Amino acid sequence: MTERKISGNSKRFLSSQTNSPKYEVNLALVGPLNAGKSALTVRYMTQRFIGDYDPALEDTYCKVDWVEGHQVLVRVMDTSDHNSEDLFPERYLRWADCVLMVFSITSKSSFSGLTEYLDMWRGFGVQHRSRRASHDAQVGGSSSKDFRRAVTPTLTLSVAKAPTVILVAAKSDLESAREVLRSEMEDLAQKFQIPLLETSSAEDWDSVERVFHAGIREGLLAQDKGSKWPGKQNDQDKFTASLLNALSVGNHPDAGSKGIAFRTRSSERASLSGPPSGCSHNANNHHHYHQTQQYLGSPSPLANGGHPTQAKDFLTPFRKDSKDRFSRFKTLKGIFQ
Ligand SMILES: Nc1nc2c(ncn2[C@@H]2O[C@H](COP(=O)(O)OP(=O)(O)OP(=O)(O)O)[C@@H](O)[C@H]2O)c(=O)[nH]1
Repeated sequence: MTERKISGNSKRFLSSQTNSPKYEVNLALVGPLNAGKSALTVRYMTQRFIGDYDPALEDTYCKVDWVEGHQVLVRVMDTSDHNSEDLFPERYLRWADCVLMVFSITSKSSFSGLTEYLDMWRGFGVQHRSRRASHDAQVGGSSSKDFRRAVTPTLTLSVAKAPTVILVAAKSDLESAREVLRSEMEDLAQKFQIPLLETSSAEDWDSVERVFHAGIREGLLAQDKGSKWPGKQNDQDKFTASLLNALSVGNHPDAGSKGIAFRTRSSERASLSGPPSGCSHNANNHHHYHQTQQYLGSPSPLANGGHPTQAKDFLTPFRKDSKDRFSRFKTLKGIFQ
């Protein structure tokens, strides 16, 4: 394996590694402002928590991880929808195998926004299955009716299938500031029949890993080529989050008794041995990927006298602040506000 610098930025490399993982999966983190998406992404990529992030940053990162004894190339899109004037996140619907829908347990308003979003999501699933159901979804009486009406035709035309969804309750270390009751979270997960996981990027690496491994498994199972994933051989083991084909939270074989709707199995530690093949570019999506290795090679983000470092000093993702690759896509503004 060799690394090749591809720009003046020493953090960007092209990998010419030849042994690419057999499995590949795309995960997108979406959710309200300040929910903790960037913290989760960085924690997963680096096992480090950074206290402050540039909210304008949006990019896709990748690493090779081990899940149930299998090497998986994981791409993670940390979305940022602050400045968009459009409504629908087509870019990750097209791209993601699984969406991690993140909210903060310390923000009731962020949690409330998710309900409307999930309504839309379910509308999409129905839409995908039948035009009649789509019509029903559009005329259904709810506050998101107009929104559905606006986005559904786009979905029909452009998205082949819905990614699976996992609900992620972030900042679980801030229990004293909790505004979202566990029962509310569980009710939402139950209503939409999606898995729910609680996590703390700040204090609990294992919970972060559980979230991503759940996403990886769900995403792989959701792929058309997912039949290759060994986990799919055992239906009981398949805790699918698909809105089209979901298990109820309570019936899940891994269901926990309280707080968290299910847990993943004990998982292998992330493989951090080198940059994976396929991280440097993606011909279909024109994303620039970052490698685990580059983060490990960087100074600790907390090395600055123990103070949190701006993520932008640590990560150098492709920015979405220009009218370039994302300008034609519709995003989430208005849903979470
Ligand atoms: N205590 C604690 N704080 C967290 C945790 N995760 C994130 N934060 C803090 O919450 C704030 C928002 O976190 P971000 O990761 O930037 O949230 P985001 O969803 O990416 O926000 P946007 O990019 O603005 O959409 C930051 O100040 C983080 O330090 C966590 O697990 N525990």
